[in-house]
Amino acid sequence: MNAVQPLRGPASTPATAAPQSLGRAATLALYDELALSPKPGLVTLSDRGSHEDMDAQTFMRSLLALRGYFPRIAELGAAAAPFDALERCGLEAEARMARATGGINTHRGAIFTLGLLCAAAGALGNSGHALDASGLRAELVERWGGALHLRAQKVSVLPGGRAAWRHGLRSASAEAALGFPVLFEVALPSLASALRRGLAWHVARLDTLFHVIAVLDDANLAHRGGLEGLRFAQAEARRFLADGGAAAPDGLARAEAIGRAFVSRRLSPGGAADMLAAACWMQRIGALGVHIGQAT
Ligand SMILES: CC(C)(COP(=O)(O)OP(=O)(O)OC[C@H]1O[C@@H](n2cnc3c(N)ncnc32)[C@H](O[C@H]2O[C@H](COP(=O)(O)OP(=O)(O)OP(=O)(O)O)[C@@H](O)[C@H]2O)[C@@H]1O)[C@@H](O)C(=O)NCCC(=O)NCCS
Ligand SMILES: Nc1ncnc2[nH]cnc12
Repeated sequence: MNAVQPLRGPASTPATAAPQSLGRAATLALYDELALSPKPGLVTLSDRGSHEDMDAQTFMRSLLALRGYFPRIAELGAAAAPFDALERCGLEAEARMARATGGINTHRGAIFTLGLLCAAAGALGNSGHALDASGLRAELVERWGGALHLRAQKVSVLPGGRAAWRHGLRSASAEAALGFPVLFEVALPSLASALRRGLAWHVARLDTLFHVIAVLDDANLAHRGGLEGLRFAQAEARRFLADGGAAAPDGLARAEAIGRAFVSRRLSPGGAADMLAAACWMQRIGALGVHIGQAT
């Protein structure tokens, strides 16, 4: 047993919406995602998955460069900033990431998704409401849903956005405009259920990741493998879950085998990884509704 790995998950902090704690939880949640292994096609602390241009060091550099961004965008949310201000803050963070990684896209999706969630949490906390999942989702959609809908209709020049457009999929912006349905309706219930069943933190995260891969229109999978690659990954994830998921006795071995199949096809579910990080953030800020005792 790893002495530094929490047994059943990080103890959720009492829901405090101070921008500093929301931001710190976001950085830790990105680490929760990076440190999970095995993780099909994705970069972990010890392997590059389907990526030639990045490894754990690239991710750590990016993660450290983004430390100040999450508290900043939570503050903007608390100050009821318009979408334009969030967008500028997000673009600055993308530039910081690019400087830290030499232009490699490690966290563009997370800057967007976790950034919006931090802003929504800042706003919710400032209005005196409890930080719970349904409140966060409502706050996001009410405040910035309109702007996100307009954004989702624009043609993107970025690889994920272009792949989503080409194949008629729900892009990252469209997912956000709908209030992140896969995060709130799939990832959070999966993580909460896994933790309530007492699964170890890494098993709970792995199970959640597969639940997300099974249903998300992951633009990275579509960009790298076309519609066929996306459907292949989703079918593999559904089969994994039908066979007992991560908690089955051979769960980790099957996840590794799926990882090999992803790598041989250059598939990488980057959008699903971001949803997992967002679910870990919810647990860390106490919005998941699962209160675990002090982590070991
Ligand atoms: C809105 C933006 C996020 C732009 O998005 P767009 O869709 O136009 O294009 P991409 O940036 O290419 O894709 C979006 C990224 O979001 C993640 N993602 C993918 N599918 C989904 C989904 N269905 N729902 C939610 N999120 C999704 C994903 O990010 C992760 O993967 C990236 C790594 O991928 P990788 O394949 O290694 O690298 P690439 O360089 O892309 O390609 P290759 O190397 O394969 O050639 C990594 O970023 C992960 O985090 C998608 O990449 C946004 O850019 C935007 O508008 N920004 C402006 C700031 C802003 O407005 N912010 C608002 C307030 S926060
Ligand atoms: N661990 C990871 N590996 C590759 N792409 C990612 N996008 C987000 N997290 C990732």
